[in-house]
Parts: sequence; C-alpha cells; structure tokens
Amino acid sequence: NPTGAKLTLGIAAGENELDANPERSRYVVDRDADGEGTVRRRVEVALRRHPPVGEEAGGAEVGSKDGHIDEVHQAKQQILALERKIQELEGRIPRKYPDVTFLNYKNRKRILITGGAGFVGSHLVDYLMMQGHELIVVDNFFTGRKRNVEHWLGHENFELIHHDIVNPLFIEVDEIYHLASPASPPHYMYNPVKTIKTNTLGTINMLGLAKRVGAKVLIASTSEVYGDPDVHPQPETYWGHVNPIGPRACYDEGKRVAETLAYAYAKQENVNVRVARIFNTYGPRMHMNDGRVVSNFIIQALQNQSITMYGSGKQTRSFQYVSDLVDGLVALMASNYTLPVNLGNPVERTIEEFAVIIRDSVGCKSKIVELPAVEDDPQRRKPDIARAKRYLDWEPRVPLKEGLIKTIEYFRKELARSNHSQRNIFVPETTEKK
Ligand SMILES: O=c1ccn([C@@H]2O[C@H](COP(=O)(O)OP(=O)(O)O[C@H]3OC[C@@H](O)[C@H](O)[C@H]3O)[C@@H](O)[C@H]2O)c(=O)[nH]1
Repeated sequence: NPTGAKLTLGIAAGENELDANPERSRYVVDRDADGEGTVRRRVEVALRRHPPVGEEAGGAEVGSKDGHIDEVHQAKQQILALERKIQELEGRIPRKYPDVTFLNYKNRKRILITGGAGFVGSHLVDYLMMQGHELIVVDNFFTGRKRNVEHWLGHENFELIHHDIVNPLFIEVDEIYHLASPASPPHYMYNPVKTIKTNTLGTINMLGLAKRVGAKVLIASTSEVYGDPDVHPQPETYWGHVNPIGPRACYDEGKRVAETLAYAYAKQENVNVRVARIFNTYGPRMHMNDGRVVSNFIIQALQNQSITMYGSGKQTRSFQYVSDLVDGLVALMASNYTLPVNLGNPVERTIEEFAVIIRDSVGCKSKIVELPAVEDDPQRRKPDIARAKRYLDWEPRVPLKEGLIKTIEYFRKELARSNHSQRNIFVPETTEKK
C-alpha cells in the first residue's frame, strides 16, 4: 500500500448487534478514509437465522443462550479468517517500490515490451525499470501473468496494457522488445494457428510500429529455427533443419518468418532491427504448468513423483539462467550489430543427466521413467556463442547449479502456495502420450 494507509475491518453490524440481526451480517473491508477508495471489498457472511427470543412457539431452545454463544463464536471465527485475508492482501501490495535510477529526459527511453508479463519479459522489465526507463508492457495474458509485474503497478514509469499484438497498437516508443509468443512446446502446440498469427501478424504490427515511430526493435527468435540440427553446435550461419508441417512448425516456422520479416523491414523500410536466437532458458517465474523440462522435472522431484523423460533421454540441451539472457538482450539492443545472435549457455547435457542433476539438487528419491519420445524432438542442441562474445562482449555467467538452487526455491514456494489454495498434489503439464 504505497500511501501507507491501513486496511481496516469494519463491521456493519457490530458484534454486539449480531443477536439482533435476523438475516445476515455484512462485513465491509475498506481502507481508512484516505480519499482513494481503491481497495474495497465486501464480504457477506451468512449467519444462521437467529430469531429473537420468544419468536417461535415453544422455541426456547433456538433462542437459547447456547445458540447465542454458537453464533457469536462462529462470527468471531469468520472475522479471524477475514483478518488473515487482509494481512495476506496487505502483504501483496508493495509498500515501497525498488529504488530505480533517476534518468534525465535525454537518457530516459520509452520502451515497449510485448509479452512483458511473461517469464522472460518480466525479468527484462525489472532490469530496465531499475535502470530508470519508462516501460510499457503489453500482454494478452495467454501465458503471461499480472503477478509477474504486480510489484511495479502504480509506479510512475510503468504502464501495463492488456492487448493482443495480433491487433495493431498505436503508441510512441523509442525501443521495442518483441517477446510475445507462447514458448513452451505444449503451449505453442495447444493453439498452433494463434502461435503462427502471433509470430507473423504480431511481428508485422511491431515492425510497422517501429517503422512509424522510428523505434529500434528487437525480435525474440529461438534456437528452434535450427530445428533438429545436423550441424553441432549451431552457429548463426546454419540455416536449420525444420519440418515445415510437423507439430512444432507453428513455432519454428513462425519464428523463421518473424526473422524474415525483420530483415525485409530493415531492407525495404530502414527499420533498425535486432534478432536474438534464444536457447533454452529457465529461472523463477516460469509457470508451474509451463510444461518444459525444467519446470516439469523440478515440480516432480519436489513432490517425489516420477521424473518423466521423453524418449531415451539421450537428447541434449544447454540451459541458460534467465538473468544471463536479460543481460544478453539488453547488450544486443544497445549494440550496432544487426544480424541474428545466439543467446544461450553452451554447457550441454543429456536430458537424462539433467534429470539426475535435478533429483540430486532437490534431494529426493524420485524414479526417472521413460515415456514415448516427442515427435520431431530436436536431438542435439548447443549454441555457438562466438558472435555474442565478439560483438556484444557477452557470455553467460550463472552456472547451472547456482541457477537451479534459485529456481527450485521458487517452485517450492509456488507449490506451497498452490497447495495452500487448493489441492495437495500438483501435476505438471506433460506431453505424456495416453
Ligand atoms: O517432462 C519433460 C519435458 C521435456 N522433456 C524433454 O526435454 C527436452 C527439452 O524440452 P523443453 O520442452 O524444455 O524445450 P525444447 O528444447 O523442446 O523447446 C524449447 O526450445 C527453446 C525455446 O525457444 C523454447 O523455450 C522451447 O521451444 C526435450 O527433449 C523434451 O522432449 C522431457 O524429457 N520431459
């Protein structure tokens, strides 16, 4: 609560009046009179009808003193529950924003981040906000969540717009980080047409906006443009090996078109573009139901469930921690380098090794089970990051073990939170074949 005003619990019918209230008592939770009235919640608590003494013939029992005590006790319990809820809500409203750097008008940029409420986007928001820039976050909340950016809500440098970039957007900005798109295979395969639209129409809209207002635009592409690669590790000069009609094509080909569009706008319309090919990334704020290997394995391990390996587990990936990616994105935007740049951690591991690392890091006894392989699953993946090193002076700094500790801690809290609010076992989304 930025104003410092206290939330208070007001009781429309005070405790002493409960006896006299025949129908319901209404509890109104409101702020102190701070003039804002922004948080206002009403909770109606249905009470058992308590007729005034003597209302019912021979009803001495109903209106008895014991009945009374019951109801007062019940009401007290409900008040306690409400008070706990208020404490929880108060905790969620930041009392104070992090201290952002002050930038003067000349150095402060207006920056649009599409998908800014998502996993990667929200970390980038934090970084750029701390640097003192003005941020406009656009998200359709398909996979993004308000929770990821709620700590900035109300800040004078921050704006959140619920908008789907498949539709045009007319705003004035200096830079655009175009991150919007589902990125987890089960999510992007869930609605392939929407995934293609986001990466084609959405990208056209962002490039059109960049052209109109003269903004620099960074397109978030992916290691998936290399498909199931027959060159290893993958340099940016490799053209890839993608099945254009397979289940992953909506994303792989969508991102390939996004890159093609970027360079077409650069050539024809002089738009200043940057293209980041992002390799597998993990960290806090991944959705529990993300469905990618990091979140699935950690959640399974934390619950002592079997760790689900798709196929033999001999396929490889290279995992980068999200803060390294954010550094790379910012460095790329700031650079003069316009060709695609791989951003990923080149330490490669098999998925089986990865399962063991997670199990050991969590310290559980989960079995590692083999499920049917995923169609068109890339078999080897490792970025060649020579270009990023040379032109951005960038390379990942966070070792896997260190990043995993933070990520496991995050998922531990997420699980506690979800168990508290609903069920006991959380089953991560998997592409397990039935
Ligand atoms: O529960 C699981 C989930 C996944 N896996 C396997 O783990 C590997 C990694 O799978 P993920 O779903 O995490 O991610 P993928 O590498 O397939 O795709 C990712 O590539 C890079 C990014 O652009 C995207 O975030 C995403 O498309 C795959 O071989 C997959 O089959 C499992 O063995 N078990």
